[in-house]
Amino acid sequence: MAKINFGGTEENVVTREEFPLEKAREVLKDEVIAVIGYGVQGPGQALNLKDNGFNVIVGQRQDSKTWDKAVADGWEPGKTLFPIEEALDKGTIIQYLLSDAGQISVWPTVQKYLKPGKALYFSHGFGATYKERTGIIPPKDVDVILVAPKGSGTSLRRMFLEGRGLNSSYAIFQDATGKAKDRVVALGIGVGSGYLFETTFQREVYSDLTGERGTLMGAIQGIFAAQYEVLRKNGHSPSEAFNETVEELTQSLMPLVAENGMDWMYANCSTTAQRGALDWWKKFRDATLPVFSDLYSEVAKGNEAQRSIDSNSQSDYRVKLEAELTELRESEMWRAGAAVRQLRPENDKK
Ligand SMILES: NC(=O)C1=CN([C@@H]2O[C@H](COP(=O)(O)OP(=O)(O)OC[C@H]3O[C@@H](n4cnc5c(N)ncnc54)[C@H](O)[C@@H]3O)[C@@H](O)[C@H]2O)C=CC1
Ligand SMILES: CC(=O)[C@](C)(O)C(=O)O
Ligand SMILES: [Mg+2]
Ligand SMILES: [Mg+2]
Repeated sequence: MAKINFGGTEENVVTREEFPLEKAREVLKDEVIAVIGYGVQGPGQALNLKDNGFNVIVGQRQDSKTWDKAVADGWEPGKTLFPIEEALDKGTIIQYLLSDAGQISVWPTVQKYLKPGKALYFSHGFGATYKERTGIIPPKDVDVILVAPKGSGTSLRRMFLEGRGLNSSYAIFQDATGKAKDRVVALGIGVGSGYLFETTFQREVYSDLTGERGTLMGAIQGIFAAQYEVLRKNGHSPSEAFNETVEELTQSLMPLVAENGMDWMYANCSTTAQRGALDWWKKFRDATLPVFSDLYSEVAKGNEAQRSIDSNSQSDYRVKLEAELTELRESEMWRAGAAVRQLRPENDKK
């Protein structure tokens, strides 16, 4: 464990330096890691583990598009790719990476294969935290652990291939074998994390649901839509409104924030921009703070979890989600965005 000072608060974290890949391989050398589900996190984690030299198999519904995707990614039916029940049987570590709603419906099957000493691994605190709503109550004699990569499985894989790492949180819900800590940290390193920070299942799910509904996905789209609308209402062209709302942010300014922080991005803009940004950011904070407080409380009460269970458990949830995504894609702002992306010089020939 390394003690790192994060803005004045010391936290224990695990880095790849103190827990190198060789140590992770040693810890997990006798384990069969069964990755159940091959949606977004499944491929990222399974492929990274495989490339890092772990013994990993994939469990996925047969006759599904994602089974075909797993085959295309190099998983071999009968050798490293199995129907879900077979993989559950073979695995000593069950990485439960079905969608959170899918985890509820397949849970009775999973339970049958949780023999004493196995480990049940999640990438979200959802199922175990909201157990009254999900029915996911693991038996006492298995380890229950979590590694939650803080980003899309697509990024987890891409960053791994670039020699980078996506940070993850880790948590232990239940240590039945005395090996839970070593197992979870080794898996966190194995899936290609940057550094690992400690959390609990409940803190992971509360912060994650807040983040994705908030600044990461929900709030960002809301702020984009509001500014775009004001610019358009005042006679600005779609090209101008999109560039001034989204393109400049993703292409120019956020990479500067990522590299060296907000003040540095500000310092690389005009003094005119800096004056205005320093004056206006607090107004935006004050305007949105009540919304964020409401959001956190809805998450903590379990209402957000229930809403997602109810909608994502319906048999036609994919069709309905796709219809809502299409509406977003076909809004003027994002159609303008498609045209702008096409005009990026690097996309010239595509
Ligand atoms: N998408 C992401 O990048 C992230 C996901 N997570 C967590 O990781 C876990 C997996 O999430 P995703 O990869 O997004 O899942 P997903 O929505 O892509 O679904 C994964 C797989 O579940 C299967 N599935 C769904 N319902 C099923 C059912 N009833 N029976 C059998 N198979 C079923 C699908 O065929 C798919 O292959 C979740 O707990 C999620 O919260 C955590 C961090 C980021
Ligand atoms: C990518 C991620 O970590 C999210 C947004 O929390 C999720 O996909 O659930
Ligand atoms: Mg997340
Ligand atoms: Mg999430």
